[in-house]
Amino acid sequence: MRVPGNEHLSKAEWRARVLQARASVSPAEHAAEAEALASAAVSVAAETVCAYVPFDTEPGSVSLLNALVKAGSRVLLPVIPDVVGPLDWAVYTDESTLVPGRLRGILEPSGPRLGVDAVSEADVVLVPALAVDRRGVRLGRGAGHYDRSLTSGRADRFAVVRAEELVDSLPGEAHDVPMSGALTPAGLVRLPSPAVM
Ligand SMILES: Nc1nc2c(c(=O)[nH]1)N(C=O)[C@@H](CNc1ccc(C(=O)N[C@@H](CCC(=O)O)C(=O)O)cc1)CN2
Ligand SMILES: Nc1ncnc2c1ncn2[C@@H]1O[C@H](COP(=O)(O)OP(=O)(O)OP(=O)(O)O)[C@@H](O)[C@H]1O
Repeated sequence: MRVPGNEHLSKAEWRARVLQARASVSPAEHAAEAEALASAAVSVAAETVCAYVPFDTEPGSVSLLNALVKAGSRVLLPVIPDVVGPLDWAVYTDESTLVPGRLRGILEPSGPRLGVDAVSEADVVLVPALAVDRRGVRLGRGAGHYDRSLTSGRADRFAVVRAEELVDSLPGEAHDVPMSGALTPAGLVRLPSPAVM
């Protein structure tokens, strides 16, 4: 990810590169990183934490959610809305209550929907990302779900990435909500990003 010239890649090119690199991570390496992320997550445990269930090649696993619950956090997970707009939220209790959602079968809690404003109750939001740069610019999958959901709030926003996905510079846009840190298998890296207004 530090190849000279990377800084000129478009968002689409970055996405393709990261997804390709993730596809070559072995199951053993993925499992080791997921356990390391679960340990690192304890350091960000807070009263209410918004997290998500990793799918496909995303780093992490439900171990991370279980570690947060064990540490005493109230954990909220996103529920993908039927119409384009901010994410809905529901409480995570344990794996047995997760059901496949409408997008790529990403697991979601089957319990009551709390509404789009529930994210404002969070002290910490763990945000899925393909990469994040040292200024806090995050690269997502391009649906804008999180940028629409994090427009206000006092929460710390931590992008969850593999260590090599914390990069020097990503292409940013005005609507990109800055991350306050990167949660990696090596631990939490705080980033000097401005607060969301
Ligand atoms: N685990 C997880 N949960 C999440 C997200 C996420 O990125 N990861 N989201 C983050 O917003 C929201 C769901 N948004 C998503 C948006 C796109 C794709 C997706 O798989 N997109 C395809 C490309 C689709 C296309 O070609 O247009 C892909 O990336 O392969 C998945 C989830 C809420 N929950
Ligand atoms: N606050 C917002 N209000 C309305 N549209 C938005 C907002 N934020 C992003 N979008 C739109 O969402 C689309 C995807 O944005 P972007 O490429 O930044 O997604 P992303 O951050 O990579 O994806 P995601 O947040 O789903 O992981 C863009 O077309 C953008 O215009």
